[in-house]
Amino acid sequence: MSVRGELLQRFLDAASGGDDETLSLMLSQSRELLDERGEQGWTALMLTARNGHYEAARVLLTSGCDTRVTNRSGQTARDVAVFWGHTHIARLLTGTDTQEPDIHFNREILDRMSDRRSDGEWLASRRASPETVFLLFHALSPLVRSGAEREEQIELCKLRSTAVQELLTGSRTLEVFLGVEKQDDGQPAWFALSTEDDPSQLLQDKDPGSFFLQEAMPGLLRLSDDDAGVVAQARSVLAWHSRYRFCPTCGSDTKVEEAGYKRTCLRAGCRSLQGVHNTCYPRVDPVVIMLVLHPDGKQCMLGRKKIFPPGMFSCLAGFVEPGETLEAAVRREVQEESGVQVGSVQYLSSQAWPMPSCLMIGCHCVAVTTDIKVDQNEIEEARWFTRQQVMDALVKDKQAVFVMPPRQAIAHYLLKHWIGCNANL
Ligand SMILES: NC(=O)C1=CN([C@@H]2O[C@H](COP(=O)(O)OP(=O)(O)OC[C@H]3O[C@@H](n4cnc5c(N)ncnc54)[C@H](OP(=O)(O)O)[C@@H]3O)[C@@H](O)[C@H]2O)C=CC1
Ligand SMILES: [Mg+2]
Ligand SMILES: [Mg+2]
Ligand SMILES: [Mg+2]
Ligand SMILES: [Zn+2]
Repeated sequence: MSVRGELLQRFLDAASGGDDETLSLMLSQSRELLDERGEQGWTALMLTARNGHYEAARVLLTSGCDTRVTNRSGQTARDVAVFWGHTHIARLLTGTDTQEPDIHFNREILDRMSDRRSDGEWLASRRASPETVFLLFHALSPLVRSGAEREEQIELCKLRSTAVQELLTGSRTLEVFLGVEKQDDGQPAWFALSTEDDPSQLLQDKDPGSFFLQEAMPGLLRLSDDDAGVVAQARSVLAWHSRYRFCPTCGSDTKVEEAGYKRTCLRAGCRSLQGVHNTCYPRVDPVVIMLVLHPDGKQCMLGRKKIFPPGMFSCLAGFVEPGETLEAAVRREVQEESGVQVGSVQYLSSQAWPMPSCLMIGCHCVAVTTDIKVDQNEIEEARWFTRQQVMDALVKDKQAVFVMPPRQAIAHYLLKHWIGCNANL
């Protein structure tokens, strides 16, 4: 085999084996390998699609390979992926697989392992393990300390079982099993403990530098993305417990089950014990949040609430009402808050928002009317802004006419997505 032939074979073998590092390295030296066919008429992309190597397929795609090339049977790489059942690669190759944005509160470092929630023996062994992490909450505030890396950052205090012994056995503590670490081979388990005891006493014992975070907003925005993801889960579940102590159907006492994921009514015969009983499980409130685009495509509408920091404008948002689709909720909330009529609605991405337990459903939508008449109860002011004005606000230019919502809010992402900016600003 010629040197060139050997090189191509190595490249195709790397694709077959999903060796994305070798692919990148070889492409940096000989880019022409990208769309070359081997003896069987297959390109590297087809081989990654055949064997289900997602990352390797991404490397080839981002290097600019041609997805239209066909093999001798007339199949594209996408056809190969569909045939072998690798639908995630087929989606990637159709271009519909946009990466989910890494928005604050969304990162999941834990595998929730819901199948273990009713396994008492397993939970007891995790509780006793010296590797296990316990997060402490009081009145829905996590125990934190100042961040090691940056001054404005705070981090969760990750306590060990020895530090929380009395709390674990105390009757005034509520425990929620959060999951096990995905990244660690030992897979340490994490629990959230909510205590009603006076925190001042507790703090002295546990960690002298620690404190319970005072305000959820903007306090929780100062957590790292890893910590914020865990808090989104823990705080939402604890908030549900704090509001649903009694059975919502009959008012009787309830008992906590499934490691903090269920409250069951203690009154025999209660309706909540039969059929679909969604009063027993933690609640999530869907909220639509939308960037309203002007019919000319060159402007977007943003509004400001009185409570916003000076100069800040953000996307309109509102709770989804019962019996309503997301699209209808977007149209209704925009109409209520700004008087503008909306046509098409496109879902983009979502964000967990644990104040107390919202799911922000982020959309872009297109207005069919442009006159603004704000609902003064909700919104102080709403205006159309040009792309350039959004860009200026994003880079905090001194000409900026408004202040962007913070990086941690999905509103920020919806704006960035509109101006086609992917940089981490
Ligand atoms: N992550 C992000 O980027 C953003 C997040 N948000 C979050 O989205 C949530 C909703 O946005 P918002 O504009 O306030 O919503 P709405 O526009 O629906 O207005 C909320 C008001 O409507 C009433 N209301 C109606 N239905 C409900 C319900 N199911 N639950 C609670 N209140 C209801 C309440 O009035 P009353 O108080 O008189 O009872 C409340 O003050 C907020 O909690 C906010 O924190 C908002 C914007 C940006
Ligand atoms: Mg509203
Ligand atoms: Mg609103
Ligand atoms: Mg509303
Ligand atoms: Zn009941």
